[in-house]
Amino acid sequence: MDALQQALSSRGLAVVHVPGKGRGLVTTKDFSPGDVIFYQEPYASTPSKLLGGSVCDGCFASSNLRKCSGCRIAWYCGNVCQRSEWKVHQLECQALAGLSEDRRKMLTPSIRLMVKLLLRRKLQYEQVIPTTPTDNYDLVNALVSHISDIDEKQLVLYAQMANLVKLVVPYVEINLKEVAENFSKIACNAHTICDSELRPLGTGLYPVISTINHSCVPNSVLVFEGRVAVVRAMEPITEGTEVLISYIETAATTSTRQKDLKQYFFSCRCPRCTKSLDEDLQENAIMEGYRCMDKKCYGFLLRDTGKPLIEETKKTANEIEKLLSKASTCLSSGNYSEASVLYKNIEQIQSKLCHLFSINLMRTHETLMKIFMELKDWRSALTICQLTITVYQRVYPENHPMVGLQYYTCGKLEWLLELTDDALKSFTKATNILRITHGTNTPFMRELLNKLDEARAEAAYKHSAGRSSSDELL
Ligand SMILES: C[S@@+](CC[C@H](N)C(=O)[O-])C[C@H]1O[C@@H](n2cnc3c(N)ncnc32)[C@H](O)[C@@H]1O
Repeated sequence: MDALQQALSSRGLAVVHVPGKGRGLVTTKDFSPGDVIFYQEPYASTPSKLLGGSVCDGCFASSNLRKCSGCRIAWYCGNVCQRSEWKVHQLECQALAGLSEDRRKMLTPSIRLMVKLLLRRKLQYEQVIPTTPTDNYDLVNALVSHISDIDEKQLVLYAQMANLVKLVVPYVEINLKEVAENFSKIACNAHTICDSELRPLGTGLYPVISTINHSCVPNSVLVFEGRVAVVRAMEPITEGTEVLISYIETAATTSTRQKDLKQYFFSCRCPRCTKSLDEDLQENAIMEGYRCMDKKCYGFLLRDTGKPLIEETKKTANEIEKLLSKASTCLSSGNYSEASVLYKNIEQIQSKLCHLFSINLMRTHETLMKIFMELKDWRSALTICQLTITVYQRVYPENHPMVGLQYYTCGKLEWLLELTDDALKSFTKATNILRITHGTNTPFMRELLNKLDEARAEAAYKHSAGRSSSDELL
């Protein structure tokens, strides 16, 4: 741990004990918005789709993938990644290739993650793979497991999973109890690896980043560049402050957030979770409340005041539930035309029932926007995108990546519709947020910056062309 503290101190960080939270990461220098606080390769990682070959095992890129001819489970984007993964994969490959069809079917991403973790530990112990102060199994050992908080059913499941791991790699020395506990560690420490647009790709265990605690009003954000986890400051962070990220979707009421945090075995005491009852009711009303049925009134109906909802509201809510299940079946089967009709219907009914800032209505709008984009109906997609931005600005903090990404989508739609000035404004707003959360040096950000330059040049050209034609008129 001394070696870790030394490595962290050169980055202006320290792991400390935080009362009520266990360990936490604190700053020993100031950080500005957009500064990288820490970045780390995973100790072990796995794509979430095992058989489809969705991403490269090495860098999580999704193009030019080729299947490993030995195990036919791992995929690589080229020789560089295949070689960099080879020491661990060589052992994994032999194990996977020898599995019967039935056992292969039981191979889940969690099992594969554990197999890779144990193989890496073995190779580090044998000094085939080097260790560093921020990359060694002692850091995995130090992670919280909450094993004593887990119910019997979950414990049995972890024990069964540990047995399966033993069957996959029988030649690795395995303590079944330790492996079961490791599954519990993964549950409360591993992170979902996402692409730049926050779409999930897989899971990774990042033992140093796992010292960062949660807040529903975080000062930092975790994003991924390939499979490298990068924590950036979202706001000015002064020396001696705890670095905090959010483990969950924060566009939710306090009770929903607390439910989502249950898997981590703590009750959040952040400023949002400890608001006064009045303030909390107000937030709930905005996010989940129904609108007043009097069309002239812009007030809310609270869902959780205990008063029975009036009959009409209940009936409408039931109607929405039924339509939603039909619509999502349509959507998952790729029938976008029919899904668009159903979701438009849902949107109309929800608009009568829910307040403009309701999360449920926002989710319907998000789905509808994606459907319109699939149908290449750019105009309708733009209208919906603009609606969601208004809500995002209320439910997310100022520099949240979701807000930046939505501005980016808005800009792309405006550009397609040749609304150059609007596109320029949207790309500028997207850049102002995403350069803080995503940095500027990734292919994703370079593409956005290129689009911004293009929109700027086109807008300048259009304005100068407009000016010269009006000069000619004079
Ligand atoms: C990823 S770990 C974070 C580091 C952890 N505190 C440690 O000691 O290693 C997640 C665990 O930290 C604790 N934790 C995280 N955020 C917390 C918070 N806001 N309040 C209390 N405990 C928290 C919970 O025990 C949770 O399961």
